[in-house]
Amino acid sequence: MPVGVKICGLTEAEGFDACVTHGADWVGFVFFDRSPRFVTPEQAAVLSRRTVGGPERVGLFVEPDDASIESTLRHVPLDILQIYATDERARHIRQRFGLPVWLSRPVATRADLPLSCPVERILVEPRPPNNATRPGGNAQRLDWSLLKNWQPPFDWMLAGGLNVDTVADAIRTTAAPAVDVSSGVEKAPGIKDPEAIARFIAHAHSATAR
Ligand SMILES: O=C(O)c1ccccc1N[C@@H]1O[C@H](COP(=O)(O)O)[C@@H](O)[C@H]1O
Repeated sequence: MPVGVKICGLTEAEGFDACVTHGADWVGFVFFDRSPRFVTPEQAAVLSRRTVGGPERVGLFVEPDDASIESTLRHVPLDILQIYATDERARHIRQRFGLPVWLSRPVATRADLPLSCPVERILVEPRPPNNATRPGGNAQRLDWSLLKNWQPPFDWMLAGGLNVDTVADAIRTTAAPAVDVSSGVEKAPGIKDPEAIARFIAHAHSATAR
């Protein structure tokens, strides 16, 4: 089965269309206003309507309250909610909105690797730097060797500092079933590079996990 690919932080039509054309499995909209990739629900809806079907739409929320998710969903239909929150909040959100939830887990040491998944999928990401203004999307790479021989009995995805040149190696080293990228396929903060999106997806699909 080919590795799943999520392109996160779409803000404009060219990037969104490249994800559709080149077969991304998921596109992410960042509803966190301290990100250079922030979009309003209305902007996400306009992008999403550029195609029927295509990649599943993932909404990214950082410690959201129920009201903000609810008002976002009124504007843009989302297939998946990607959440930065506690396990308890993630379970609640899944129950409350009836959508699959992906939960971010910051990892700095092997002891940080989760043993179980309270929702549909865990996103394994590097722990953000102390001075970071956001919990992800920092182009910061995880030490992939921490994930060697880690074979969790739940769905997961590798994120953090991936790019066209590193994604195949990352998949071979970690056996990640899916990968997520934002900064690594941008030509400027918040603006995607369609050519990099095409190459990232091709390189991910060509990689054979260990
Ligand atoms: O992309 C953002 O700006 C962002 C903001 C807040 C939380 C998470 C964010 N991005 C997520 O982090 C991964 C990795 O990003 P990168 O490739 O290292 O830039 C990204 O795919 C998003 O899921």
